[in-house]
Amino acid sequence: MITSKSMHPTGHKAPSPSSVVVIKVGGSVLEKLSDTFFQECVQLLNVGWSPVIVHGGGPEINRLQQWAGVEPKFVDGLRVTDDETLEWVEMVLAGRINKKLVTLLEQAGASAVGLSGVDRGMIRVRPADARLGWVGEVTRVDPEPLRFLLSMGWIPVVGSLGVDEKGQHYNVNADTAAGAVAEALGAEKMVMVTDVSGIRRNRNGAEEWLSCLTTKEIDDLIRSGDIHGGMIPKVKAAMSGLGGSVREVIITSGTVPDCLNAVWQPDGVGTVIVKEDERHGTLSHLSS
Ligand SMILES: Nc1ncnc2c1ncn2[C@@H]1O[C@H](COP(=O)(O)OP(=O)(O)O)[C@@H](O)[C@H]1O
Ligand SMILES: CC(=O)N[C@@H](CCC(=O)OP(=O)(O)O)C(=O)O
Repeated sequence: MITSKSMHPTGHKAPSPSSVVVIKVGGSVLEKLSDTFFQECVQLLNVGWSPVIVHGGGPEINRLQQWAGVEPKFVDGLRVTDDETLEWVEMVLAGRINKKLVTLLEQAGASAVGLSGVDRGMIRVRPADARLGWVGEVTRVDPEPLRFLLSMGWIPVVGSLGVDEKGQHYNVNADTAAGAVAEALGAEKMVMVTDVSGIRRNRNGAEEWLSCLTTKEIDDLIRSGDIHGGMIPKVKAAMSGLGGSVREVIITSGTVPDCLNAVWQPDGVGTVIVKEDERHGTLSHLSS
């Protein structure tokens, strides 16, 4: 349920107006977001957070490539991006999906501005790996364009493209871009909105959803193979954020109403990842 500022239910410390929360919206969930998702973004603004949306669009890029008769190729989860693929990537990340999210936020009552990492040279990159073509590794994020938009009370919507010193555009993994944006803005929280309700592990053949993890526990879950595929760039971005200003990273499903309440309510839905020294005890879980 959406609640107003005056109904702030938890007695939880309201954030200062400058508390930034970076919300990464995965391509996996874009078509399935709950009806209240964009109102929840506006609600965050109303209770004193500065939300910044960073989005992906992997499945949509796959669709375009397949429509053009090209089978998408990945190395370590990153899309091999030749000249033609970069065109599809830009169409999706700086075009269709970016503008769709802006419109949905506007319809929910926000002032939203879409941009990509190319705009004002915001996300600087270098080539990530010769095998990947035009895939960028982030070297620097200029937070000024985002700070300006936030100072106006507008919600920035960032497509995960990057640019190098020569003006060449690159495809950047959206989880990585979100982590880099969070770091540059000194964000307090990150939310990775995806198509699963957090991180799960297999325990004696049974699936267990984990409600709170530390960075050390994440390492163990990667080593055991419980965390794999698309979850790996998410937890890596989480860990790099937690190495800086970020206090908490929430991994949650965008299909569930009120998923963003986890930002300001202690018992929200999803997995919360915190620094090693922020929680004692063993793995906790929602159900087993
Ligand atoms: N331990 C895990 N817990 C939950 N999901 C996991 C885990 N390991 C891998 N995954 C996978 O990660 C996927 C989310 O990553 P991805 O498909 O890249 O989503 P997005 O487009 O939101 O970035 C889930 O749908 C799930 O299949
Ligand atoms: C280099 C690389 O792999 N870039 C990603 C960018 C989009 C993305 O990350 O989208 P999701 O959030 O839906 O995964 C890609 O081309 O799919």
